[in-house]
Parts: sequence; structure tokens; C-alpha cells
Amino acid sequence: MAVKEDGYVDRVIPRISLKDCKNRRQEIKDQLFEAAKNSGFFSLCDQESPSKSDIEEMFKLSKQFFELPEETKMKTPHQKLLNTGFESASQVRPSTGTADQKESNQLQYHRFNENWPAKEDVGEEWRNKTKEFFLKCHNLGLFLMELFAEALDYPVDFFSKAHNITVPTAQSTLRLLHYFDSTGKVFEGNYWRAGAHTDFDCLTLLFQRTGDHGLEVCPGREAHTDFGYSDQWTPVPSHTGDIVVNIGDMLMSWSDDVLKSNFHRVRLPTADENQSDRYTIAFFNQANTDVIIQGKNKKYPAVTGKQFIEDAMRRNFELLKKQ
Ligand SMILES: O=C(O)CCC(=O)C(=O)O
Ligand SMILES: [Fe+2]
Repeated sequence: MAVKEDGYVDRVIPRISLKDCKNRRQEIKDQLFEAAKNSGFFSLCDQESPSKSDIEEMFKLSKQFFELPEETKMKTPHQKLLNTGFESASQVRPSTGTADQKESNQLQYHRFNENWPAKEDVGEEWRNKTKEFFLKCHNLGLFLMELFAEALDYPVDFFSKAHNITVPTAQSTLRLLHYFDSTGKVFEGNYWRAGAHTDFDCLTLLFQRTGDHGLEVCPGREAHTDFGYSDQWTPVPSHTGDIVVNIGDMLMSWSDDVLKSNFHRVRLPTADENQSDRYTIAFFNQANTDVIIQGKNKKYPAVTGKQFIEDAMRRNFELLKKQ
């Protein structure tokens, strides 16, 4: 694979249309399975829901939240083990050892009355519309997981039934992300908007805005237990309305490493690029804490959804300690 002068590798990030998805189930399934086995990163377009206007609206709501005073945002602070709440310039990836240049808020459906921004701070409409957007992402995630289950010869609901967002054991998360404006700033050291990492979940849906570049992927990971960074990175295009999908470690393990969870990162823009704010929205489909995760070939020991996430966090933490 040829590395270009700028250090990047040209790879096609498959773009799969979901148009008329009920009548094109087999065709879409084949395309998704190929993309998930080979690169684990692809984008979706023409989906009915969430529609482009739903996505544009969610970006407006997200911006509205991040424009609130710091102390208001901090009313629901991040709780690491629960994967919920607001944090700012605090997530450190083992690949960098420095804090990501971003703020984010992670929301879970069943914590609507517990750890979401309050009505008096964001308004009732913000809360209800964000909740609706959550549901739309969840439903699309279930549809994709059904197709993956069929492609892998599991019962159709094998993965999807493990994602129940309404009960206290739920782990799926909507993450609003805001990468800071870096115009004129000089960073000394290894700083990133988001350092290289894989996602812990089953399936991530990522919404980007046209022109907000910086996301890069590094395919080629063989086992979900490997760190293995390489320098063969490929930029992922950004289009408002499209959905970038990547397989996470949980589904890689659960498919006995057939579907690939790959490293990705978001770099800081250079001085001759657009250095203004970058907004993205990620939806992490993550199996409930009490679900047993093990593929049919039993490549890895059976673990619960809770244990899986804790093990992944511990591996990250141990790697950080070694630095
Ligand atoms: O914002 C992005 O483009 C990527 C975000 C991401 O990878 C994550 O939050 O896990
Ligand atoms: Fe990620």
C-alpha cells in the first residue's frame, strides 16, 4: 500500500446508500458486511432516519449546549464508570498522554431525569428533541446490527436484543462533541483534538459537518486485544447528513474478530487550514451490562457487557501507566 508524500495512504472509505432499505435488505447487508470485515469504517447516506434535517437540528442543539457557561455545563459532570456527563479538556488517550482538545457531554436514555442538562438551563424542547434524536440513532443501530447478525449466521436479533436502552443496565450513549477553536494557538507537545483510539462499543454512528475535517482512520488491526498503531492513516471525508459508521471492540470480540474495530483520531488543524470550532455527534451502541459477550467460535472468554467495558478501560489505564 503506497504511502504518499504527505504521509497518508489512499484508501476507499465505502459509502453505502440506505435508500429504500426495506426492499434492498440483501444488497445493503452484503455491502455492510464487506465494509465491516475489511476496513471496519464506512459511511452511510440516503437514510430515512435520522434525516439530514434531524442531524442539522441536533447540531444546533449541541452548539446551544456548549455555549452555556462552564458552571452550568458542569452541573452534570462526567462519571467515568457510568460513561455519562460533561467533561472538558480532560480525556487522555494512552496513544498521546495528553488531554484531547475538546469538550463533550455523554447522555444515556435511561438517565433522562438524572444526568441530562436541566429544563431551566436548556429548555424542555432541547431535552425532548435530543431524546428523539437518541431514539432515531438507536433504531438505526438496531437495524445495522440485525444485518450483521444475519451476515454472521446468528439469529437476526442476536446483537440488537442485547441493546435495551430503557432499563438501568443500558450502556448506549449519545455523545455531543465540541473541539475548541485553535486559531493562532501553538501547541508544544503531542496534542490532538482526539488521540488515536478504538471505540469500546459495538457500533458507533458519527455525524460530521461538511468542512469539519480532521478525522483519520488506520485500518489493519487483527485482534481486538491488540493496540498496534501504525502510521498508515487515511483521512475520512466529512459531509453533513452522512453517517460515518465504525465497528467497536465489543462487536469485534463478539464476532471472533471477523468485524474490525480500528484506530481513529482527530488531528489539530494546521495554521493554513480552518482552525475554527469543530462539532461532531457520536452515538455508541453498547450492549447492556448484564449481557454475555462471546462469539460462537469462543475465541475469547465469555464476559458481561459491564466487564467488557471495565477490562477495556483497565487495558487503557495500564498502557497509560507504562508511559
Ligand atoms: O469527533 C470525531 O470525529 C471522532 C470522535 C470519536 O472518535 C469518539 O468520540 O470516539
Ligand atoms: Fe472514537
